[in-house]
Amino acid sequence: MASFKTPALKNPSLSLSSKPRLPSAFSISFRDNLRFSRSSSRPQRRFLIVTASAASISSKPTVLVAEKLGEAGLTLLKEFANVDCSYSLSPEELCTKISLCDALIVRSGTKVSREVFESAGGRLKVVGRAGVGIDNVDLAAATEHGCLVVNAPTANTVAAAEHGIALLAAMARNVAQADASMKAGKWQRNKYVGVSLVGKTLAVLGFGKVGSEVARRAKGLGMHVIAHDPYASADRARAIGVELVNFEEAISTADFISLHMPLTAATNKMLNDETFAKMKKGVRIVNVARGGVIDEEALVRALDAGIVAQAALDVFTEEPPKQDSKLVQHERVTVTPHLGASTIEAQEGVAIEIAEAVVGALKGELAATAVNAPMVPAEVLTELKPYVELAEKLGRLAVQLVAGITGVKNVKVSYASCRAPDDLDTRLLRAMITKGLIEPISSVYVNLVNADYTAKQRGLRITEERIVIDGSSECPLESIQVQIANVESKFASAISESGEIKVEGQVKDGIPHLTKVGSFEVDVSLEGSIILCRQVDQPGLIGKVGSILGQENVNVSFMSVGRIAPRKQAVMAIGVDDQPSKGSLQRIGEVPAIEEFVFLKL
Ligand SMILES: NC(=O)c1ccc[n+]([C@@H]2O[C@H](COP(=O)([O-])OP(=O)(O)OC[C@H]3O[C@@H](n4cnc5c(N)ncnc54)[C@H](O)[C@@H]3O)[C@@H](O)[C@H]2O)c1
Ligand SMILES: O=C(O)[C@H](O)COP(=O)(O)O
Repeated sequence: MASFKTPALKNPSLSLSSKPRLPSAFSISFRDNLRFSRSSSRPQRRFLIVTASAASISSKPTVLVAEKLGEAGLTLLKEFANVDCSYSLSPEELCTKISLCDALIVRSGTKVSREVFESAGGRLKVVGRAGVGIDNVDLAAATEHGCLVVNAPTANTVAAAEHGIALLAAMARNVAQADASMKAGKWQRNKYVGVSLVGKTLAVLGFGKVGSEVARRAKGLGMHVIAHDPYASADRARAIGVELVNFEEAISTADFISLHMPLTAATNKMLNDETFAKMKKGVRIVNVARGGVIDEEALVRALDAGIVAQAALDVFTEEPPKQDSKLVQHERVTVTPHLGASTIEAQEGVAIEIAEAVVGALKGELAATAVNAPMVPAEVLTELKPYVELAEKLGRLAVQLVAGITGVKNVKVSYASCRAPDDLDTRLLRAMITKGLIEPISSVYVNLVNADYTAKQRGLRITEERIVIDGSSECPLESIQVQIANVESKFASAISESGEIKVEGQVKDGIPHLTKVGSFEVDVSLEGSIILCRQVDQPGLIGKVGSILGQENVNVSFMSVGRIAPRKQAVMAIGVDDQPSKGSLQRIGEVPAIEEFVFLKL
């Protein structure tokens, strides 16, 4: 294989989206910073993730903060965006405002419904939930609209756990009731005899971040702690000294139950008439998770029947609950108005955590706290960055090789890697291949959030194959191959022996290269655009094509010829910085030795 390369002369800022629209949170762009080092004339290339949508095109992006956020978070946001703090918006007002916003930040008090995403008109790129629970955000609608949802999953964990323990102790010792009684002028020492915590069994339902912190603290109070969580790690439980048990055992043996699971379809009304009936008579329940995990009417019945001795609740199905709520007014129920996360420290932490996540997402960085997109750890992201670019460009090339654009249905992606399949997370790569495949042939904007959804909608079936090869596992991938089955190609040489359009690429020195087209090996860096020619290999041809391009001042960045045998058929891949005119392309096609050619935009 013959190949020569010339350094690119320009310094273009390439957006991977060819569409004249604002890049979204996941529109990763790469900016070339060409520097010629003393030792080599080879351009040094640095990859940047280009700054945000609106920011890179017009002024700053706009972030709507719809609920009170800590000052430190607001300061961070203001450094990057126009910040509109509009608290207490009605649903209608939110829908009206949202079309002018690139990001929205809420706590648990704002419903981010499907109507909100529909009203956004495509501008809303990220919803930041300043807290953990995302049950107030319509995730399906967000995903369909390609809107990233990020949360702040860690900053309020301790606050919630401390509040859980506070409620547990306050309930056991009737603190709230005794306080109200004294303030009413009474001194009722016999009425408010409590129960002890030490030696009692506490069942933690939902052994995640908050649940395990509650467990740790309850152990410190001398309680016997068991936990139920179908997804919890046994190692973590063992480390804290907690026994993981099934749901039935947890609820039937506990003296105290503390709830710490998210509100989902599966956990909705998890505590109901049936489950209360299985509990130990006199059980005491703490809920700092979500009101909806308890059937509140059933809880009132269980309290009245004496099954549940007491409850301490921070969260309610409807917030705020109705003033005459039987549950809130119940004498043996202690209530707080969703205060779990409300400490000065937690609110400061949450505000910073969410502001960083939102700004990062607006900058086009992949968010570590994404709720509706694969979470790719930072170190994996850094490692995969050049492969992300390679993946999108291969998808973009492959689809442009298809003759007619409607038939693309079956795409196979093969990843050749020295790493074990479990050691290579390909979700990000698959999303970028999908982006590359779909964007050139549609008006749909694809990002990591909606890639799988969009592929499914369009009936595009992407299968993935891992090929484990020998070598050092230091580099995550040797090559990526994209094949499109059951289609014809406008460049017949792109069809492999097995009948599919096939393109393959590798990352070399951090730069994505096209290394195979059909059965032909080439080597051209994936920058600018590419001309593929099939010709009969002969002297002088490279010069002829080069001079046609040179006459038009089109800079050739890379050129490579892959051939079957000397002076037999060959495929020449030419990387060009600028798009040649139709006339130049026609003249290339008229060179007698050239049998077919295609111009492909990256
Ligand atoms: N009251 C507050 O102000 C406040 C503050 C923080 C968190 N929260 C709520 O507390 C809950 C837990 O938060 P977290 O940060 O610990 O979340 P987390 O994701 O770390 O933990 C949730 C755990 O629940 C488990 N779970 C899921 N389904 C379950 C089921 N059917 N049965 C048992 N366990 C199940 C999960 O496996 C996970 O381990 C959330 O609902 C969150 O919204 C409330
Ligand atoms: O899920 C959470 O993080 C808590 O419920 C806190 O909600 P808040 O931000 O509305 O206090």
